[in-house]
Amino acid sequence: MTDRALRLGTRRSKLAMAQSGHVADAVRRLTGRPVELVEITTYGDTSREHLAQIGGTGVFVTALRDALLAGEVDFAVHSLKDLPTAQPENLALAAVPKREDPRDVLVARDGLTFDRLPDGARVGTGSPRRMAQLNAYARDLGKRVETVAIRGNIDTRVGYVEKGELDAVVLAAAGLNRIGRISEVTDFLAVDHVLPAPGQGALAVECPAADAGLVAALAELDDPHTRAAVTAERSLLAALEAGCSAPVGALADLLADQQAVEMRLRGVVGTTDGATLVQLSTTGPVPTSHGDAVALGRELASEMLAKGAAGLMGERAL
Ligand SMILES: NCc1[nH]cc(CCC(=O)O)c1CC(=O)O
Repeated sequence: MTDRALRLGTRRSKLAMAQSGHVADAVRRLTGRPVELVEITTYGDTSREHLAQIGGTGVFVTALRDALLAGEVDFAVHSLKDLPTAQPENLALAAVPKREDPRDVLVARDGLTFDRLPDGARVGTGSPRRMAQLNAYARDLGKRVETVAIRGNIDTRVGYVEKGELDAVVLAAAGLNRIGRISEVTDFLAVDHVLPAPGQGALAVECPAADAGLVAALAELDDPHTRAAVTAERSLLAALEAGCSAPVGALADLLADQQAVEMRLRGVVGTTDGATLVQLSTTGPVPTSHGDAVALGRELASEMLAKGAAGLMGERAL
């Protein structure tokens, strides 16, 4: 490696810039090399269509990957939950830094929590996973909410509540935190009620697989526990043959008792109306290899498929 600045390709959104800036600082610190941000526009940033209608997984990711493969930038940072589950062979997932809060949160008018939302409240989200679980959660509380399909960046989505067009919106805690708006959260949704998207709250640092020196340097940012957890979550998603717009939630975490530390993987799939959910968990030794983490996800997927999960995933959003 030379000492020229490393070029970090990034989307222009506030969230992407915050995430890239954070990783750029860490890379400067760990490698002592200068890092410059190179802005790249992606189709997902310019399209006004609903994500689920664009249909493909990874609309935010493709342009960054094209720039990596064209040698226009040296590495890129993605929200891990936006990455398709299949990793291209010519690109290395060089680091998965320590994950922050994986939960979904509510930003509601008047400081309302989910259990205090009035019957029939209008709750904005473009995600079939969130719709399915919010509708089921409301039903458990003896009421209904009207889930309203919205999209746009975080500021746009919170704006629906600020302008009084919706009672609440649901977003990822991690995104709000990274753009400095976490104080506006009115309810952190317990993962017992709403499981996050596989990989939510984690970042993916990617570079060309052929650049072995850079792969090794970026690996300094890797957090092995986060990597094992998100690998298990994404393996579940892949084994359910679901795309990023499918109503699949998953979260792996560590469970400690007197005897040992184990990894628990929870998963959910459901119809967007929340009428039917398949929600299961499995627990096993903390994975010590990529293959072990993949196996944990596959094991839970086969249990969920045996309980009818496949029949719930034909739906395409909204
Ligand atoms: N779907 C868009 C997206 N991709 C990553 C995040 C937030 C950051 C993260 O989950 O890591 C968001 C916004 C949201 O879901 O509220």
